[in-house]
Amino acid sequence: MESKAEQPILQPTDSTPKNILKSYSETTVSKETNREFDEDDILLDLSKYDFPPLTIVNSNERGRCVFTNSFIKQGTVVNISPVLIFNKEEYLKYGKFTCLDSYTYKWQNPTNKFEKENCNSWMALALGLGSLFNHEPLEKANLGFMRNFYKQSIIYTATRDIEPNEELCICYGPNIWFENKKLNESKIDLLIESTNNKDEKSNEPDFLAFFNL
Ligand SMILES: C[S@@+](CC[C@H](N)C(=O)[O-])C[C@H]1O[C@@H](n2cnc3c(N)ncnc32)[C@H](O)[C@@H]1O
Repeated sequence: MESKAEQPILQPTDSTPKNILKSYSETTVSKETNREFDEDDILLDLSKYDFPPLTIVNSNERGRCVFTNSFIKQGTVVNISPVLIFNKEEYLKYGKFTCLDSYTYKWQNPTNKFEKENCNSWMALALGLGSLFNHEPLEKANLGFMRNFYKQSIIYTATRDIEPNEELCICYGPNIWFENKKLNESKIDLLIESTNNKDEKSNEPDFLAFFNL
């Protein structure tokens, strides 16, 4: 049994700089609300972040896209999305056959006190902008992301300096391409790494997101 697991699980394919991750895990009590919380119960204190202004644009080719209005320096935390977690049964029986399949991230149980509450965590939907970042291959994507299984959220950071009016994109994984929007409505599971779960999930390819035409 681990003692107090404050550090998120690092995944090799998540590309958020470690210094950002450190501050992410050091969630503190909000001074403004002046309420006392058990440190473990605080999932996310958004008042600690000064997110850059972003715009959502609709495009024919990619659907909604997220653009930055301003210059973003490498390493900046661009967004943090809390997630909605699906257990294995509800995802494989229901979620997988809905539009959620184009949006969900692989998820896993943390090994702290939340484990019981989120027993059988399987996939997660990023709430907010996290679900709207489009895909670019790793060398072109300008955002990295890091899942925090303890804090039930995903942090997105700039992996390079980003100019005003650039689209913000993450890499869903290798071997992904989009030929036209119609095809994209078919099954894609966002992301990425194989998890530590040793069951049929680990028999799937590491990168679920691909078009099986
Ligand atoms: C997580 S959503 C991203 C937000 C999406 N554009 C929307 O409007 O909901 C993933 C979907 O966005 C579209 N998409 C993402 N990256 C794309 C790309 N590089 N080219 C074309 N479509 C893309 C595909 O339809 C994909 O199924």
